[in-house]
Amino acid sequence: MRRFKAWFQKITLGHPGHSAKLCLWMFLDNYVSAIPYAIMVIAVFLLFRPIIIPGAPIPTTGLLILCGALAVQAVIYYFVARKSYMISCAGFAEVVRKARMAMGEQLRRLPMGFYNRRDAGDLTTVLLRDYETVESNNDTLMPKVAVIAARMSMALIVLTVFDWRMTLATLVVIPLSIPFAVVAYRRLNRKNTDLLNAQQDNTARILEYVGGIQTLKAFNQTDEMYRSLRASCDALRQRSIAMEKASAPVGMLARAVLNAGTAVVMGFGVWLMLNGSLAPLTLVVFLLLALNLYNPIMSFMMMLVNITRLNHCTDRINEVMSETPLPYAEGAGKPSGAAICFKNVSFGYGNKEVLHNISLDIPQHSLTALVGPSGSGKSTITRLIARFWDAGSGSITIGGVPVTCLSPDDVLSDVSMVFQDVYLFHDTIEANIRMGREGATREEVIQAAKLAACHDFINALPNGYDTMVGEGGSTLSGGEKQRISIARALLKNAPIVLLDEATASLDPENEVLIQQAIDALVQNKTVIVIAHRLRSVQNADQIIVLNEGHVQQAGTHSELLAADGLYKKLWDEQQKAGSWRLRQTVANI
Ligand SMILES: Nc1ncnc2c1ncn2[C@@H]1O[C@H](COP(=O)(O)OP(=O)(O)OP(=O)(O)O)[C@@H](O)[C@H]1O
Repeated sequence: MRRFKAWFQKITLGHPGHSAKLCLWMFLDNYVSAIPYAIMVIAVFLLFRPIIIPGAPIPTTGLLILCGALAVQAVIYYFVARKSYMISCAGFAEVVRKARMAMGEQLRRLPMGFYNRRDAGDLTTVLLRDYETVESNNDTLMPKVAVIAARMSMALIVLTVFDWRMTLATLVVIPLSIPFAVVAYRRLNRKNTDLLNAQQDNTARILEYVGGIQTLKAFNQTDEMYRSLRASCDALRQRSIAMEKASAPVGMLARAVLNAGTAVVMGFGVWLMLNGSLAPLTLVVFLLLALNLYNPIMSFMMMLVNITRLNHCTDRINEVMSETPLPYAEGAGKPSGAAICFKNVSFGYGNKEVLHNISLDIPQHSLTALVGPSGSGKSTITRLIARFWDAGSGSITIGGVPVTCLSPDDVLSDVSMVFQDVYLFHDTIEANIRMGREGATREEVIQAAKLAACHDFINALPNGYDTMVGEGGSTLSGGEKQRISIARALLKNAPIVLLDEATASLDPENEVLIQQAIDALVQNKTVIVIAHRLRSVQNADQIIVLNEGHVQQAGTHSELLAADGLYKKLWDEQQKAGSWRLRQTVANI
């Protein structure tokens, strides 16, 4: 019973109340609605008695009582059916809506390591298909099970009233069919897992195909990608067929065993009748009603596939919900200021260590530039500051407090970020900028947009600040998106600013404007900027030069140039690249 309770709790996403109530009322509804059939059977029995037993009186009183029972049933049925209908209308949708929101919150709190393990197709499948399956099965499968239980128990009661020996004979085949049902269930479970995995892969391929269509077109690779999408669709079709094929024969055997029950009923009944201990009319009743007992069981067997699916989908949902967000030890107090300190920090994505024993001192209100070759660990350092990940060893403090003692939300409230890849949500421009600070007034949004040099291009759009941005910001240019993300950061006004390639996709004219906006953004802030163009960070308070996850050099621009190390090498290369000409490069190819 405890296991059933735990299972029920699981398949109802921790809200068993709604489904239990629905099942109970559906059970009552079907029970009450089946009463007229039972009354009819008894009435037929009473009416046939005088025909079969000559001289027996017509049971008028009994028939009148049955008429009264039918009238009472009609009244009760109205109230019960109304109530069960109301409950079924409420549906499981509200539970699923709340569960999806909880999943959204959980995904927001999970460390980025989780996203390294689970891809977008996988999570999309959880959010769409798995919740959808749970909702539809709680709305339809559960009530169906209740209906089956009601019909069976009603048939059992009526049959027992007529003859308990014949009832036992009717039931005898049910345990014989169970082993076949168990085998069918196991097979279904296996094949269903394969099918659901194929569906997940198919979703991932579709997302990949649609998301990468521009790149595919640019490289004329649509055929190649289409082939992988088609292979995934083919695999999905094969798994669907395999699932149907795997379970059907065993399920059919179980049904055949149940159908054989009518033969048992007939044989045993005839034997009792010949022995004179069973009235022919009772045998007729059993022959007519035995199938009413078997049909619900057969329907239940047909539902096994939905049960395995429900199980699988709730397991997948629970797997994500039971992932632990980054822990934090409370009680270390609030950061005093916005100085950042790394002490002997090492970190790896999975087993691959990419930062080795890093120590950094980033004073409050200073500008620190991270430079170094591609893959040297610049972005990783900013991700550790924002606590997207936790360091493997060593400590990182903000304002003297270890980040592991701050909740990820607290860390993020102190940090503004301008990413390399700006993501805008499918909402208005104003709402996208307001993401920097919920509750900011329109004037504040406009002020931030002006500082980030967005105001003019936003005003030129058909609906100004109310213009909808396509998903991912697809209707705006790279430079426009980047300026909007700077406006967001300006609005947030956090004491720490992380700039990652902030000016990478801007034309020279905009770069000047943006540089002014960034100057406004970083005033009195602790700023860490990743820049590939060393020219833009010449005036930084300190420049950290990273190489293969090590701090190779640190100092001001002039100190590093004088030191004649990696920084000087990078600087000289960039100076040379300044005189780079496209024509020259093309000629060299
Ligand atoms: N999510 C990730 N999972 C696994 N490895 C990663 C991940 N992100 C980065 N890496 C690896 O970590 C190393 C450092 O990457 P990082 O992005 O910090 O370098 P970077 O200096 O910012 O590079 P770039 O200048 O090209 O942006 C690289 O070897 C990279 O392949």
